[in-house]
Amino acid sequence: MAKPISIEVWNPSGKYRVVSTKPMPGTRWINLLTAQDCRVEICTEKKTILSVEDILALIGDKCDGVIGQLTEDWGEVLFAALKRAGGTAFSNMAVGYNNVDVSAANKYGVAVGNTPGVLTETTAELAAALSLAAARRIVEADQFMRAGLYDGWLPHLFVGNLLKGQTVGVIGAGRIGSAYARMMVEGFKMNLIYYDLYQATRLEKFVTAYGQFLKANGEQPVTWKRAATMVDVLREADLISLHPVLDKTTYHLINKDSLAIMKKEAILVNASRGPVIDEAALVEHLKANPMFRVGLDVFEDEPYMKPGLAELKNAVVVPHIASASKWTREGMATLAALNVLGKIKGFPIWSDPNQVVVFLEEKSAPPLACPSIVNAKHLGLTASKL
Ligand SMILES: NC(=O)C1=CN([C@@H]2O[C@H](COP(=O)(O)OP(=O)(O)OC[C@H]3O[C@@H](n4cnc5c(N)ncnc54)[C@H](O)[C@@H]3O)[C@@H](O)[C@H]2O)C=CC1
Ligand SMILES: O=C(O)C(=O)CO
Repeated sequence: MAKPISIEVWNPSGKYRVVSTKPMPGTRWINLLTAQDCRVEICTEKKTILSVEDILALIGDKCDGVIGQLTEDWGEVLFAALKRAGGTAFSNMAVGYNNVDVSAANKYGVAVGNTPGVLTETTAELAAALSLAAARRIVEADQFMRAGLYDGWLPHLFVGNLLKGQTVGVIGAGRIGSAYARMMVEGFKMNLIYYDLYQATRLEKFVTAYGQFLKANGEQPVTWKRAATMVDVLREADLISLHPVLDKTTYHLINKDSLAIMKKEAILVNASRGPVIDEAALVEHLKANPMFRVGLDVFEDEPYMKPGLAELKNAVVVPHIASASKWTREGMATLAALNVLGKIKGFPIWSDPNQVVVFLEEKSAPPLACPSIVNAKHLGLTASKL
């Protein structure tokens, strides 16, 4: 039996019991739930990652829906417990849901929500920040200054890579990958090569139009290429950023062999999921190739780093903060709450999970719909006509 867990309760007399496994930013998500007759229970336990046992204790005997986090293991045990407690709804407060066993949720008839769109630009901006930090050795130079080592300008001091005119490679050109590509092409006039299972038509049109604009203004036009294989991206790009989903096709996509194909002075950025890179192989590659640099937001065994990574000057590392802007985190909380609320109330599923901004307008009531349910089709949930 798990020990009692500390919780904060809102609207104790609410008819529907909704549990959030973590306090989430903002209060709009709480207000939206309590206004629709929900009793909201927020776990305030001082423990970063809740175990399955902790969450079982939170679900208890009666629970209509749960808002959970990407650090939690949502599988057979939890979905069975949620179903026993009368629950029909779960939402990750994240767009990625590789921590969720969707087949188990299907088996117990539980809807699985995620939070697309609201974090696209914020995450792409962090990938851009890591790209620049790695290219221009910002962290190394900052540490050098703070250590009092700067004793005057020198021609060789912290020389890095110029991005302009070089090639940016994007692996996984979905929402975030495409937003990142646009930032690097438009902001730094980089040429684009991308690899995805699907064609990124809008991205291609954007780069074509921007290239024409540059040409019309007497500047070197930017170009794009959709690579037939990931190997083409690895071979040609000077800077590569990873933005695919994590599944069995992308697990260790970057490994010893793929690293060996990349340019010796390339930059690799990962703000997708840690296991997309074989991190032990990356550490060896960074040691052997001091001019190869990485910017990492995610790690294979979070919260840990593989031995040796922390000591390497050619790695910039940050703790999974790519979606951490105030607007985005509050919006993620709102979308997750509305996914759970919508399923409890029997609302339809929003017609386009890429267009969710309408749910985030502070001044107006959100549509009566679930913003994004990944197993809606499987559960036979109806789509909104709104
Ligand atoms: N570091 C962080 O804080 C954040 C990380 N993420 C991660 O980023 C991922 C992508 O998010 P979105 O762009 O919103 O999703 P998305 O679904 O729009 O894009 C993912 C893209 O990956 C592509 N893809 C799938 N398998 C592939 C493969 N084998 N090779 C190449 N491409 C492949 C898909 O076709 C799709 O275009 C999320 O699943 C999540 O894991 C998302 C937000 C924040
Ligand atoms: O949304 C996600 O998938 C994250 O990793 C956190 O924003």
